[in-house]
Amino acid sequence: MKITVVGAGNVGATCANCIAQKELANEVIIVDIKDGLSEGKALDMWQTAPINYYDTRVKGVTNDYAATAGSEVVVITSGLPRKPGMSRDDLIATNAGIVKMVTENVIAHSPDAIIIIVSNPLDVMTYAAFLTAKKASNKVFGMAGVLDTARYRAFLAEELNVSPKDIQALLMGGHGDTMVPLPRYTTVAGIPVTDLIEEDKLNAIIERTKFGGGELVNLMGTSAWYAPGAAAAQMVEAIVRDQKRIFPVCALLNGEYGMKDIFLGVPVVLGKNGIEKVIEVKLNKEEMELLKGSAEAVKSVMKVLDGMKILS
Ligand SMILES: NC(=O)C1=CN([C@@H]2O[C@H](COP(=O)(O)OP(=O)(O)OC[C@H]3O[C@@H](n4cnc5c(N)ncnc54)[C@H](O)[C@@H]3O)[C@@H](O)[C@H]2O)C=CC1
Ligand SMILES: O=C([O-])CC(=O)C(=O)O
Repeated sequence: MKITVVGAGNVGATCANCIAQKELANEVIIVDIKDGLSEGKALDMWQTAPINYYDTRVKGVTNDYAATAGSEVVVITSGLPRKPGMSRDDLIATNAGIVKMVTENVIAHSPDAIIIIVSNPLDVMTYAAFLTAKKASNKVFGMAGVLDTARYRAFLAEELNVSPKDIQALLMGGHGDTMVPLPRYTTVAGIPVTDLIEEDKLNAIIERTKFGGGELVNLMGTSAWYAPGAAAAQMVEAIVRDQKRIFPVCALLNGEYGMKDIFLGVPVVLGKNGIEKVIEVKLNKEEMELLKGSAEAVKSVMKVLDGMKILS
């Protein structure tokens, strides 16, 4: 079992480290374009194996996709992160070309790989990778919902002073400020969250979640990596261990939720075949309106991508 992570930056290195520590593969290959960066980070990581007690061999390469050949899962994190004052959508001009080129290289050497996109703007970069890879949509999808729900769950755990392990939640829509946390599908050890928290406090947590990425960008001058890297690794785990986990994943819709030809965050079953099922939960009118609004925001960025004409 070989897993590749493209991008040896903050998110890619964190993701590779989580994959190695969980021993999800015999070998993890990290690829970057910066000479020496992936080799250095992989070597440093590998030197934690005797301390953290794992066998997964971590190797770094510079632009050498032959070394990634036969990967079963590939996580693509390459691309610019945003800086304070930017939106994720502002990254499209640089990241679309990077994601396209990287996907072509990945597919050339690992035609059967399941591809998880992390680069932003997430929903549209996943669409770009899907069009480039020309693979079935159960094998090309994006990571955002696992991260966004983790933020929502962490904020709730803090407010309620309970274990984050006991917070179950669903969040749908695009990976932007229009994302849709769903209180009606949020429970604390089976108890509806609305029984445990005042409405204004819950609304404040929902707002904080929607802007959770931006909060970290403002604090650090670049975007987050610990939770994003761990979230992508959790998706890899569900696939390689065939766990059939239900996660919100950026998936191609084919009529579900009344939408087509758009990648959007929806709950799916994740197992060895990638997305094994898109789950259609019942949404009330207000929730459906919010989801449609989020889809409209994603569509406007898809139009920018189409206008760039880099995929034809
Ligand atoms: N989907 C999500 O929830 C999240 C997405 N992100 C996104 O992930 C991406 C990476 O973020 P960071 O790791 O913080 O950035 P970073 O700047 O630390 O790392 C990006 C790496 O990509 C490499 N790279 C650029 N072009 C490449 C190419 N053609 N081939 C291989 N490597 C290439 C760079 O050399 C750099 O090392 C950004 O676009 C960011 O917005 C970040 C956090 C969460
Ligand atoms: O906020 C960003 O630019 C990075 C990201 O997607 C996140 O942390 O949610």
